[in-house]
Amino acid sequence: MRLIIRDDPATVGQYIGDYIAKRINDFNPTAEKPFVLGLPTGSSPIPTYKYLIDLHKAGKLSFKHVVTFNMDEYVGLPRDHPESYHTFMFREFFSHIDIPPTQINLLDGNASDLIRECNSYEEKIKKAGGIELFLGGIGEDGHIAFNEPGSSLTSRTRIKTLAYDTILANARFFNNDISAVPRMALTVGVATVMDSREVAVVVTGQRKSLALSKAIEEGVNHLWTLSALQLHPRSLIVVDEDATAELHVKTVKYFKSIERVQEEVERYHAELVAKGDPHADQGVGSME
Ligand SMILES: N[C@@H]1[C@@H](O)[C@H](O)[C@@H](COP(=O)(O)O)O[C@@H]1O
Repeated sequence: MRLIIRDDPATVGQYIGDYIAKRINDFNPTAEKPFVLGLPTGSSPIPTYKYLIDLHKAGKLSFKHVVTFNMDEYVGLPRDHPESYHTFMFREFFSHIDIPPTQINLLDGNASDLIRECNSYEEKIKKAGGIELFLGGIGEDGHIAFNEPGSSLTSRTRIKTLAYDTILANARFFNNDISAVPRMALTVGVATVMDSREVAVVVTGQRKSLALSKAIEEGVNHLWTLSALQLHPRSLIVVDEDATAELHVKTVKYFKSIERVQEEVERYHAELVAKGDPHADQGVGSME
């Protein structure tokens, strides 16, 4: 697992935006071999979306051959409701980039058969070749997507009852009217996220600091579903300084130091490549 610490939400968005752009551009997607990207909602990924939109507008990134799968959606909220995740995604991201609408996948929280909707979402992901990179956020209770505490770490896309804490936290999007917040959602499971070839998670703000410490400093535990990432071979968590409030000083120093050493290794490797040194072929280490 890599933990990257940046000063504030804007620089976190910039880091993840550059990272996603590089992954997509290196993948060199085509119509036959699209890049499959998993996406979240919430306020935390907004700076990343803004930055990706800027890269797109600057001609540095195209989504023409990107297929997306969103993590979750409320049950029963009309699709055109301002707080539906469908509306959110078009407002904050999709309407500003060149992704063909047919390549966008979102769970339908108003489907007549919700279980079928969930099962066919899993199928669609499989048919698309699996998710290359799943971007996620977390709730204050450490949930990834809507995998609330106690969710099975082997869970798949399903209907999920929301934790009361999440309903309270999300009331801010519904004029603080707790009764207006849907009680259920459709969500990809922990195992759906774990199946993706890479997972990147954005965690910003002091509100998330306890969840972050539980997920990375303690063991894998269904009460903090983000902790499942400890078992993923390629995971990246990008946080701001505020989100580190509950971490041990030693943890923060460790992850900052390994990033510095990695940069040194990469600089050295780039010099070898520039000199045509045969040892350059051995590649560089990784921070996982
Ligand atoms: N289901 C979503 C999560 O996927 C998201 O990570 C979380 C965090 O939201 P925010 O970033 O606004 O704190 O909100 C909701 O609960």
